[in-house]
Amino acid sequence: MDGVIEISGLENRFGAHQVHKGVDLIVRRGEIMGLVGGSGAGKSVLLRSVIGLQKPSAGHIRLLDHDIEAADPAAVEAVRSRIGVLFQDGALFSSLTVAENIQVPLRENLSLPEGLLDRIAAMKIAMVGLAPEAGAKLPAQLSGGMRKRAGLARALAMDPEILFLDEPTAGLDPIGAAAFDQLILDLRASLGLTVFMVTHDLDSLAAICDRIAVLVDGKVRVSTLADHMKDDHPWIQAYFHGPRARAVSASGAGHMTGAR
Ligand SMILES: Nc1ncnc2c1ncn2[C@@H]1O[C@H](COP(=O)(O)OP(=O)(O)OP(=O)(O)O)[C@@H](O)[C@H]1O
Repeated sequence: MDGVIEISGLENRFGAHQVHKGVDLIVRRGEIMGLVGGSGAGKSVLLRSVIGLQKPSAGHIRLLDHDIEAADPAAVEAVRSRIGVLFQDGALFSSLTVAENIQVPLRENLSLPEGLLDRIAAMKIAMVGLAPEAGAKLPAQLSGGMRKRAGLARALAMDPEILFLDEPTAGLDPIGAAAFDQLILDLRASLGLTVFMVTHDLDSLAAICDRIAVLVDGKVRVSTLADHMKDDHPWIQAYFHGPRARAVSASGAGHMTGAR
């Protein structure tokens, strides 16, 4: 199995509070994996553990064939240069233009001439569907949707193999969210990306995820949407059969009926 993220027996605890109680998860190259779970279930802690920002209490994490929890900081940094992360707020530097933001990881990791840096920034801006003029703008001059795309352009700066997305469609209107979903699908198809996405957005889950990891009771249950629909765990039932799920299903917008 071609796992680019392999998590086994992951545990995380803060004092007496055990958030993860043995998480096992394999994300295959080229798939879009969604991660859902209730508030406080441990989605962010899981994401932070996988990208090496948080040392787990126990267990193993392999990212692109490197043991993250055992690696020294330089090795973790090297692996991290092969992934892109879009944090929920975009995490753009407010005093830098969009183009300069995109160039930050390039300057940190590579030594490239200015002209090339400008060309790469322009290419990434086009890739995420922003107009060329966006490159000279400050984040505050952009709409929320454009800021997400700018953050995505920066996440793509180093041609990552895996893209981590933390609630990418939060705060977007339904049309903007659907366009962002389509962009993720297009990028996966054109770049062969693997995508690991924390989301609460049922439309996104239905529209673009190949499999979904549900974080309940400190562990994950990984399955297709159709199979999660049949799971009788109370939280999973409430999530995938609740009023919002029914709305998605009724609208025919996705695959909530399990027809994927
Ligand atoms: N650094 C920390 N110190 C202590 N407790 C923490 C720390 N980080 C996270 N936690 C706790 O771990 C649990 C999981 O937090 P996490 O942020 O991963 O939840 P989440 O699933 O992302 O929730 P949400 O959907 O609300 O963002 C919470 O109870 C949180 O309070």
